[in-house]
Amino acid sequence: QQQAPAGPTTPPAGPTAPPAAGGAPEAPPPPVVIPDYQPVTAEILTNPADGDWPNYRRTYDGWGYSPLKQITTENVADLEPVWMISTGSSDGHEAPPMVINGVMFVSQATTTSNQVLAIKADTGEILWRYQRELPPDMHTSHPTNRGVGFWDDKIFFTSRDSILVALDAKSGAELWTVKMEDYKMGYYANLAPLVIDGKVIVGTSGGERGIRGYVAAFSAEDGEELWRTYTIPAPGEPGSETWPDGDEWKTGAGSTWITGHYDPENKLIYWGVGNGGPWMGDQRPGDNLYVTSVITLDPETGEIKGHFQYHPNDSFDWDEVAAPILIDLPNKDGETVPGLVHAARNGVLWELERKPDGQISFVRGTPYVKENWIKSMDPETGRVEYAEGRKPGTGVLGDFCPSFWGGKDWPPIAYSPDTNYVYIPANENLCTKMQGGTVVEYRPGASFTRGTQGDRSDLYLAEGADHIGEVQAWDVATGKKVWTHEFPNSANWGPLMTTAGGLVFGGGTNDSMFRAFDAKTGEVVWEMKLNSGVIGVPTSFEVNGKQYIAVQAGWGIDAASMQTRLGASYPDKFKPGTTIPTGGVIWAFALPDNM
Ligand SMILES: O=C(O)c1cc(C(=O)O)c2c(n1)C(=O)C(=O)c1cc(C(=O)O)[nH]c1-2
Ligand SMILES: [Ca+2]
Repeated sequence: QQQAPAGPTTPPAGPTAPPAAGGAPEAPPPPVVIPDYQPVTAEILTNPADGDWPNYRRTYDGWGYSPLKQITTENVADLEPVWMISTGSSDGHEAPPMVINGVMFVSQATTTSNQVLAIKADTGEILWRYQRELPPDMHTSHPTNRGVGFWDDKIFFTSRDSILVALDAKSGAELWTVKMEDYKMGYYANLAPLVIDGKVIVGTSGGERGIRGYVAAFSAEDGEELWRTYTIPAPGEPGSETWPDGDEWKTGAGSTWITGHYDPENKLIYWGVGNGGPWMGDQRPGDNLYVTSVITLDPETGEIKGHFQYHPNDSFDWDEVAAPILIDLPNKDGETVPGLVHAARNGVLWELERKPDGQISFVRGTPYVKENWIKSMDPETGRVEYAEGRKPGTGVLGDFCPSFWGGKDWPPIAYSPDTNYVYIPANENLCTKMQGGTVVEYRPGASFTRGTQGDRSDLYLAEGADHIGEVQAWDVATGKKVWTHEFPNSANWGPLMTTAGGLVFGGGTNDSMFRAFDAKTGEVVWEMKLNSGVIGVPTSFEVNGKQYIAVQAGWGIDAASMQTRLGASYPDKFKPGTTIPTGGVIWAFALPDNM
């Protein structure tokens, strides 16, 4: 029923007001400014055009790979900015600039609001801006947004107050909203939805607030809830035997705050699950499925078809929310099989085999950063036994590496089919001394982590360490690391992207640099200092035959917290957190026209 006006090119003045409540006259709908928007189909999401970026990692398999190759190792030195837009937000910018048919959609959040921008991807002209205020009593944990999802002529994003929002792609008009969960109970949301065949599939944050994690699917059409699968089984459900005590499962956490990946051939979703709640594992005996696991889900029903737990009875805040990427890899006998690869927060690079029925089996686990917590790993099952003195507990000190922020936190790894390498943004040499305080009492919506009095969580550098941040490349054929680029004075919180031009792009360091690496050798072949540290997911797209690289710069969230702690503890090596500029800018780069 939307009518395309005669072709307005200017955005509506000011932010779009949410629909008026309480009998006030309704604001007129925003004008259609993208009349020729290309509706997004299952085909587009499954086999995106080379120049589009319609899923969180571009393709369902999670590779973060662009097949564009105008920008190469040979010419990338000439890469230059073509446009920049200030987002108006000063919190962490983590979302990929996603592109459909020449239009970019990119999201941000602050402690008080969220927004989505539609932008003409080649010029940087803002076509529409949607803003949604948050309730004033909303807590401020992790104020970020990680991107949008697409279906037909709609855009979907998760508002931090646990509301799923559908927008008209052509105008930014709000079409429907649905309450995913109650933010007052500690649930919040910031992930990009996974869209499969008209279903908008989301997860939740809240692992530090005593939630019970879930993955849920809503109809793209009207927001109707189609299924909801909890990551913590209720008594009697499969896996409930790993929660032998009373009511602990009700507040066991297992959040799901990063978008899952999808195998369209076997119709199976792979979703990562976060830490246990409260943090100290001895307050919830048992392995605690499906905390710190990957689960396989049926997109039709949400049924759990398989799982692999990376470490039992988590006691480290090692969310394993990053979904494993789907690639072929050699099994134990050297035969090539469909696999899953996950660079875990627990410091292990996991290689798993995925079966057509959803079952997941262990192939191998190789530490990719210094670790001291593994006493043994079962060669058949991959089950890990904890080394003495490493696992923290209630009144029990655990001294462990990698740190509670992990060998890698949420920033996604990337894969290039051209090199057959997996690229990891790693934090080497960091460790934690952690002790739980008193038993934590559950209060709805409140922090539910270590307890107070006698609790402790120190971040420290391993003895003899000369750096933290790294970009690593691992050869899938051999299971060996082939190159490492080290950052002597910074951690690395930079999501990675690979391209067919033989490049790996990423930022993540405290010097606000955005870099391109030679995918084969690890040599830095281009770098540029942006306005702020880059923790955004980079993307690449094409308009009128020209390849662009895009990324949001905007330092914040846990990258900033880690930097602040390192700067305070090691002032000779790491600068004070306050010296790193903040404020969000979307950047687009391309080669000069005369190239
Ligand atoms: O357990 C959770 O629900 C949860 C949520 C989030 C989040 O929503 O961003 C983070 C974490 N945990 C977390 O442990 C963590 O280290 C972290 C880092 C970041 C970030 O955006 O930099 N978010 C989160
Ligand atoms: Ca967590």
